[in-house]
Amino acid sequence: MTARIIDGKSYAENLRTRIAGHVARLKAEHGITPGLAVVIVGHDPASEIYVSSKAKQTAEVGMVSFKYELPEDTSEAELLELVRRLNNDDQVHGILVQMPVPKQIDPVKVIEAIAPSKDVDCFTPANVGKVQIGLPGPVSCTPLGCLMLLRDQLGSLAGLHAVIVGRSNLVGKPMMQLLLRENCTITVAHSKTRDLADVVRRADIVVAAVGRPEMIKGDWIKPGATVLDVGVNRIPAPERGEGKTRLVGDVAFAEAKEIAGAISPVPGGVGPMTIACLLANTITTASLINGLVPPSDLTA
Ligand SMILES: NC(=O)C1=CN([C@@H]2O[C@H](COP(=O)(O)OP(=O)(O)OC[C@H]3O[C@@H](n4cnc5c(N)ncnc54)[C@H](OP(=O)(O)O)[C@@H]3O)[C@@H](O)[C@H]2O)C=CC1
Ligand SMILES: Nc1nc(=O)c2c([nH]1)NC[C@@H]1CN(c3ccc(C(=O)N[C@@H](CCC(=O)O)C(=O)O)cc3)C=[N+]21
Repeated sequence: MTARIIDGKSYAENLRTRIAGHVARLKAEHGITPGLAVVIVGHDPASEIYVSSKAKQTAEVGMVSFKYELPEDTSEAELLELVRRLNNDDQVHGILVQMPVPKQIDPVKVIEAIAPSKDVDCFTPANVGKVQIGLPGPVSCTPLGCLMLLRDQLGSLAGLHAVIVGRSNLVGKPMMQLLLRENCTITVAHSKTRDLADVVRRADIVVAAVGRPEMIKGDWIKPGATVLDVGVNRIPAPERGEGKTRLVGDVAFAEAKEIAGAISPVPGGVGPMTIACLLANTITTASLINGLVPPSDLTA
């Protein structure tokens, strides 16, 4: 039997409708218009697509979008100065600095400069700590989106064995925290993991966040497992014409969908959820900055 396809694109559309409702309420009842500032340094073409769809979706839900495109040779001091200005701007409730930044800039300094109250990526130590002990605040966007999709597919996750492949601060580690909170049993695999195929075969839930095209094969998947593919890899697609490319995930989708119970595609799976969760986090920070309780349907 072939797997159910997890339609992150339509789940994200639905989530944005709910977000628009919360924006309207914040405006009408409290006079607050949530504002999101996105900063991109340099000209990574993939990041540029991602940044413009964020700006468009931010406006569509009724929030204000501030976009800063800085040249590739921007100094660390200039970027830190912009972040400080955004920290002090009352119209801005969320700040996202697109990673990676060019090599003359230390990403740790950038993260440390962002006011935790406006840290919609959940990169700062204060917010990472809050997630760990279950306090309200922004939650890493991609793991939050994955959690929403998993709850929608499976209901309770209690007792399920989740294997997370990848241990980045952006995806793998916060995913581990959220799934632990859901009472999953967790295995986190990485580049030093031995017998990765056998580890993945034990998973009721697989979250693939590696960045290697179609590395996770169909026969690594336990029959009926739920598979979330976070990887976004651009590979050559000569069948589409010379110089053309296409996007694939970290999971060999065609094989895995014959074995999994449910699987998210790339594109149209986890990616759209990441952007919707960024907007959800902006509602959360705008609420907390103004002393309001954030909506419970937008967080972990
Ligand atoms: N859809 C979305 O919304 C998003 C997609 N992404 C995509 O997800 C992917 C992962 O992103 P990110 O977490 O930032 O990536 P990183 O490069 O920061 O981390 C990759 C992780 O994969 C592990 N890894 C690398 N090679 C192997 C291997 N052969 N076997 C097992 N583990 C391995 C690394 O292990 P080690 O720690 O040992 O080096 C590391 O922990 C990328 O394709 C990225 O583009 C990222 C964010 C959002
Ligand atoms: N500070 C910071 N925060 C991030 O969250 C962050 C970042 N930097 N740097 C880069 C990664 C990557 N990332 C993606 C988000 C959405 C899609 C997405 O929407 N993808 C579409 C396809 C888009 C396309 O066609 O190119 C999809 O999967 O359907 C992809 C990748 C967020 N990241």
